[in-house]
Amino acid sequence: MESYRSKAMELEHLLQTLPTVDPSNLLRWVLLVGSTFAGYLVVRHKGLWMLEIIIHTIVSLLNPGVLSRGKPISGPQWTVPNGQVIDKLLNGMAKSAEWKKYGPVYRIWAGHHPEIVITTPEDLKVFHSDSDKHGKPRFQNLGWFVGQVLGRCVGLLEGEEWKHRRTIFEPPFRHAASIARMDITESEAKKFVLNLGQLAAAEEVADDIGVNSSKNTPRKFTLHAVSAFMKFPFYLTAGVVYGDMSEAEEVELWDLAQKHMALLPYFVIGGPYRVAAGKYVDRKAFRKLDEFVNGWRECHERMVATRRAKGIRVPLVEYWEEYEAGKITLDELLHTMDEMLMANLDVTTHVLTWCITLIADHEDVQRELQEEIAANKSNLNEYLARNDTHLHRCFYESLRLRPLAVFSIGESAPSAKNFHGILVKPNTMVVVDVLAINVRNPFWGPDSESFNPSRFKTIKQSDLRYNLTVFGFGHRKCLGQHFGTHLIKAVVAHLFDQYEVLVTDGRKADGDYVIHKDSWVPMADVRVQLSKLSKD
Ligand code: HEM
Repeated sequence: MESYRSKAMELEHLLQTLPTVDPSNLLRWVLLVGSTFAGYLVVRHKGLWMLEIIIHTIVSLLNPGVLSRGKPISGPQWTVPNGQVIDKLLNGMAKSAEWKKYGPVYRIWAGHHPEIVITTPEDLKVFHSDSDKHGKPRFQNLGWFVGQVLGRCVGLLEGEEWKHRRTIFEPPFRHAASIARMDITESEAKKFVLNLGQLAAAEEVADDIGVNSSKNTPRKFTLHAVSAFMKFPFYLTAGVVYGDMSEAEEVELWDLAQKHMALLPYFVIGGPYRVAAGKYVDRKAFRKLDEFVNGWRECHERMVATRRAKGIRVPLVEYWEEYEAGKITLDELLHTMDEMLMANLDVTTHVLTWCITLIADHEDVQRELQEEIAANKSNLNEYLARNDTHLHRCFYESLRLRPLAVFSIGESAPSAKNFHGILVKPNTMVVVDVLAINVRNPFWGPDSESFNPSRFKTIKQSDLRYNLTVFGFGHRKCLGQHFGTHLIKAVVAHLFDQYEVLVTDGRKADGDYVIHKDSWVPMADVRVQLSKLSKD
């Protein structure tokens, strides 16, 4: 692994850094070539850690991300293979705690790109004073491989292009559209929860201790939360854009989801995966990429054709017409579908399973929720749409404590930003430490780490603006926020209406939860026990 890592690093350095240097700047060239050669000699004789120091020095000289007339910035040293990308994306919780020693504003690296981390509501406000003009760095500073799958998705576009594409993709997810779909969302959630017993049977009902005499459904069973709840948000979201799907389409979509998951490691490793020429280094990985990209395109071509043949107009067909009319590109269409479904698969599973886990682990919260649901059974759709309920507060509290990304998706401002005296250069990527805002922030008081949904009862919405981040900031809010909220609350409501839920497995010695290993978001790797509530 070490030799692979250094190989990846060297390649990244040579292939990626060189072409971006301005050839007119002789000093930079001399520095780069000299340091690269010195790096080669040192790595042969002194090992990796010296090489990291050298790379750190080079990238800091090439682009420190801050202006020299402001205060100096600190931060972790550049590390092999890709700066802090792996730590930031896959180990965010631990790194957020570790890196706070660098102060309220610090710098990390994504390949050779500097990224500035801000941690306070004050700096968040400064950064978002011109959020309508913010840009998104190309491919989120992750490189070419990611770009082939998501590079042109609406979430990574900027300026007028972003505004235009957003108006095309947004209609089925607007608030009114999501409310209009509430009947479907609610009834599908109900059906899904009623089938959980069958799912458990398929997953080996290890501790089934009773059988419902009328339907032969286990009254008590355990489930692996991530595996059990993953498909529901996936297929429900797919239904919004594709309409009714055949069984074969569902199978194909799930198969593509597995292929997409297998690409994840290459999104973050860097090195050869940052450039198209990387295919000469790892042909197998690039073949996997081609297989997914082609499969994804063909699957959409087929779905459009079958719907058109039946005369069915679903959002996919409308998006396709925009593509045929030349208003969007095929990549923009397919990458945005990927963002909504594939990249989002882990996101919605994360949100749903944390909400269930945290409610299950707080008996009083669970009891209050069950009482509230029982009192609203006759007007469930209206109840799910409200945001002044205990259910909604549970949802928000779980998003507060367990954000899907500890370090937010980065943005850049067109002007220099002054964060605590540190002057960040225009167009430099800024990311927010979401845990610093949502949890460590003094705004949340001494019990900020506890799961206490009732805290939202007394907080004014306007006070949350820079003290809580759940669906993004400023102008770049989540496109699926209304629908996502409704679908999560619908499953949670039906689950706790039917079952007493208990977390039985997935805790570490320190009481915290085990985190799922195969995902790019920190999902709880827990098992939950569901015991049917007896209803008279
Ligand atoms: C309930 C769970 C969800 C949460 C917590 C969530 C959260 C987020 C966050 C934090 C962002 C980043 C905003 C930024 O750029 O700063 C985002 C963007 C986005 N989300 Fe979601 N999301 C959820 C569900 C969904 C669903 C169900 C969809 C399906 C349509 C979706 C589609 C998108 C898209 C397309 C973007 C990019 C928006 C843009 O930049 O215009 N999300 N989401």
